[in-house]
Amino acid sequence: MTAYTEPEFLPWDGRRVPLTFVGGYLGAGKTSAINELLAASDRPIAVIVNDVGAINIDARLVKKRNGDTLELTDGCVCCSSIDGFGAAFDQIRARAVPPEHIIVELSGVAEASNVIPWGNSAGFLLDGVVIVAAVDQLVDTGLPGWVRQHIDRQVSEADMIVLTKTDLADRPTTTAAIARLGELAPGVPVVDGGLGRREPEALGRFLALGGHRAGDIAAVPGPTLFDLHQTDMMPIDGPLDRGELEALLDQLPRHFGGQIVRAKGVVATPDDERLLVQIVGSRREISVLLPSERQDPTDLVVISLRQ
Ligand SMILES: Nc1nc2c(ncn2[C@@H]2O[C@H](COP(=O)(O)OP(=O)(O)OP(=O)(O)O)[C@@H](O)[C@H]2O)c(=O)[nH]1
Repeated sequence: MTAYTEPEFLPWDGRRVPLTFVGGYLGAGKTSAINELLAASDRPIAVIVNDVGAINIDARLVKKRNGDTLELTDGCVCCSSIDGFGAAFDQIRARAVPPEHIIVELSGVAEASNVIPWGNSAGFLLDGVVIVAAVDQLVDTGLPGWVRQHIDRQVSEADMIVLTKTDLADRPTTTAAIARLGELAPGVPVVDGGLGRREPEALGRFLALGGHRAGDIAAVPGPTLFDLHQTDMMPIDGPLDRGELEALLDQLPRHFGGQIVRAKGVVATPDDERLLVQIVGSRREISVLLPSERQDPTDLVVISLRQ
C-alpha cells in the first residue's frame, strides 16, 4: 500500500461523485454482478477493481485498453487498484468530466470498515457498502471458523446485501442463509442476486443506496488484507484440451496443500479456443470464451487457505 496524499484542489468545481463499495468473500459473485450492472447501465460509471488486467471485466464491455485503464462502452471506465486506491482515484479525478457514480470492487478478503473513509476522499462522497454474499458460503459449515467469522464481519458492514447462488440452493438452504443475514445485519435489505433471478431493479439499487457514513481519511491505514490466504500463480503449459485441463485441476490440491478457495485463469486449447477456468470452493466451471472475449492465455491464479 503506497502512502496516499489527498490532492490540494477539489476536482470538478467541488462537485462530489457518489461512491459505492462492493465487497464480499472470494468467489461470492462481485465481478459478475458489477459486469451485469455495467452491461445494463447507460450511465457513465467508473469502476475500480483490484486487477483490470486479466479476466475481471467482461471483454464484451471493453472498448479500449490503455495500460491499467479500460475504457468501456457508454463512457464507463475501469482502473486498477492494485497499488492501493490512491493512483486509481487520481486517474478518475484527472478526467475532465466526472463519472456519475464510482464503484469500488473490494478484494474478497477486505473488510469494508478499513476502507470506508476512502469513500469520502476528495471529489467523492461515500454512498454505501454493498456486500455480495453467496448462499453456500453463508451456510457452509465446512469452512474454517475464521473464514466464517470473516464473512460474518463483511456482512455486518453492509448497507445492502446481494444474495447470490440462490439458483444453486434448495429453498430451505436459501431460507437458512436469509435468516443468517437477518442475524448478522438486522434490517439491511437483501436482494436475490442468483443467476437468472435478479430482481429487475436490484442492481440499480447499487447506485442509489443513499446511506452515508462519517469517516476521517487521515485516520485510515488503507485496505488491509487477511494474511491467511495464500495466492499462487501457476503457469499452464498449454495448449490443453478439456480432459487434460480437468486432470490438471484435479491435481491442484496436491500442489497447493491447503484448501483451495478460488482459482481462475484462461487456457488455450489445441483448437486455438480459450477456456475460462473458475473455481470457487468445491465448484468448478470451465467455459469456452466467445470470439469477442478472446484474450491471451493467463497463468492460473490459485488462492488457498494456509494450513
Ligand atoms: N450459479 C451461479 N453462479 C454464480 C452466481 N454469481 C456468480 N457466479 C459464478 O461464481 C464464480 C465467481 O464469480 P465472480 O463474479 O468472479 O466472483 P467474485 O466475488 O468477483 O470473485 P473474486 O474476484 O475471486 O473475489 C463465477 O464462475 C461466476 O459465474 C450466481 O448467482 N449463481
